[in-house]
Amino acid sequence: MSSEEIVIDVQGVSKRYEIYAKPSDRLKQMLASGIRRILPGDEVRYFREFWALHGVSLHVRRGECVALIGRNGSGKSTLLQIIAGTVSPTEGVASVDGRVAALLELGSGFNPEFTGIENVYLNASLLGLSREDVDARLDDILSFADIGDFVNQPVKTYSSGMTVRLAFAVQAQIDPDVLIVDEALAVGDARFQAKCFARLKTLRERGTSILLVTHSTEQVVTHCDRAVLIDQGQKLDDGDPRPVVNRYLDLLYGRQRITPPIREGEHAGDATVNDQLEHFDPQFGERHEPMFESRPAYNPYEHRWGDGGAEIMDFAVFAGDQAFPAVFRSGEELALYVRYRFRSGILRPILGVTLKTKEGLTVYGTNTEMALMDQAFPPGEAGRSGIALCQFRLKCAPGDYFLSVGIASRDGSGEAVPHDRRYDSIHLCVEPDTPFVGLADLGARLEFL
Ligand SMILES: Nc1ncnc2c1ncn2[C@@H]1O[C@H](COP(=O)(O)OP(=O)(O)OP(=O)(O)O)[C@@H](O)[C@H]1O
Repeated sequence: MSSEEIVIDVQGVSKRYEIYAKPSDRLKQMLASGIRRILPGDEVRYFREFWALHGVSLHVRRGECVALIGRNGSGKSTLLQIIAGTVSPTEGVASVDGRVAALLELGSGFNPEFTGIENVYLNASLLGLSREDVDARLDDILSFADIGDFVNQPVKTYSSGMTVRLAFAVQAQIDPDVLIVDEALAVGDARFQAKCFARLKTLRERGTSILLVTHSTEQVVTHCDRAVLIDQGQKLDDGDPRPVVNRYLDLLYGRQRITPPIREGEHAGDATVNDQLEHFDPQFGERHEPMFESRPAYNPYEHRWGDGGAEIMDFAVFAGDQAFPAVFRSGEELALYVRYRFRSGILRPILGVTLKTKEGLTVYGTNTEMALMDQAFPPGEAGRSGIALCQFRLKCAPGDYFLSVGIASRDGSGEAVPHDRRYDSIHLCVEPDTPFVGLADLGARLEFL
């Protein structure tokens, strides 16, 4: 078999569902269709059509790991089900070469009344394995699932995590030619996920092709050779994971990313801070209109408030000389430029920046009052504008983060007065560099003395 051999071949697949407003409409439709077969006449419809997929084509080669990504309801599961053969397409064809193992829904193929071990035999026989084959692999399957004595209990007593452990163990230990996983790994804990990805790597090395649905952009860039973006039932993109993930994030956060071309003769890291801005937008400091909302990485779901005494007008984020990179590498230096303007006189303005996880946990926050800045934030005069530059290393774990930026001051009693706070207004995606566990890279050094 050549490594270029196509094992999943999807050609022009569409799927139409019939949506009935009420159950009685389904019955009426059946009767009307029956009558029409005997007495041909005009077609009467008691349903509305919904096309979950429109003309999707996709190829997966032997040993490839491909991620299917897309927003909720975009058609990913429908496509996986068609490839796995559990749903038939309305139009087009999907063919798979070899033995297919699929983790489509929690405990698929499991009988809740049977014990874990009984289900292993049942599941494996559905996948074409003989009893002897299963006997030979049972220890590996049980040790991979690692759910102890629960294997002798009925599956209906399992937690969702235990069910997926056992289901994955069966599917992954039978050496399938094609393995299809629909978000199942999201249910397992982090250690189990890591074990699953290690197993997926071994399977790929042996030639198994993997098609994976996940909402984790880190899993896509870390483990997949390719990503396919599905939106509203259509294939929008197919290729190298990073740009496809970037396009997916654009869809999620509603903005197009623009990466300015690098000037000839320049290399990342050569640029001075002013070159960065000059390069990105020569008028960054001179514009009078707010540009914040038009920038890539802007999060339209930001939370903004303040009395309007100052305004945060614009921002730009850089890694080296790359503006608004699709993803930052963990540990990479980030430069954040913020253009602001005072609308009224503010004696001692305070500029603050906070980095939070997508769950809202603060990773780091500082402001011009807390930090010993090289330069003080000059007093705000009405009409004056300026640019602040904040640089720091993103020594945090892979994942999605949000930056908040704000300008405040203190009133006579020391209370903070927010002038313009833009919480969670900038979205950053961080991908792994040196592996570690946890939220922050503390840069441990390990020595043997
Ligand atoms: N049996 C069905 N009958 C009618 N509509 C369906 C059926 N199954 C799926 N759909 C619809 O088809 C669309 C695509 O669903 P699908 O489950 O494939 O999306 P998805 O990308 O996997 O979403 P998610 O990320 O939320 O799991 C959705 O709008 C869904 O409501």
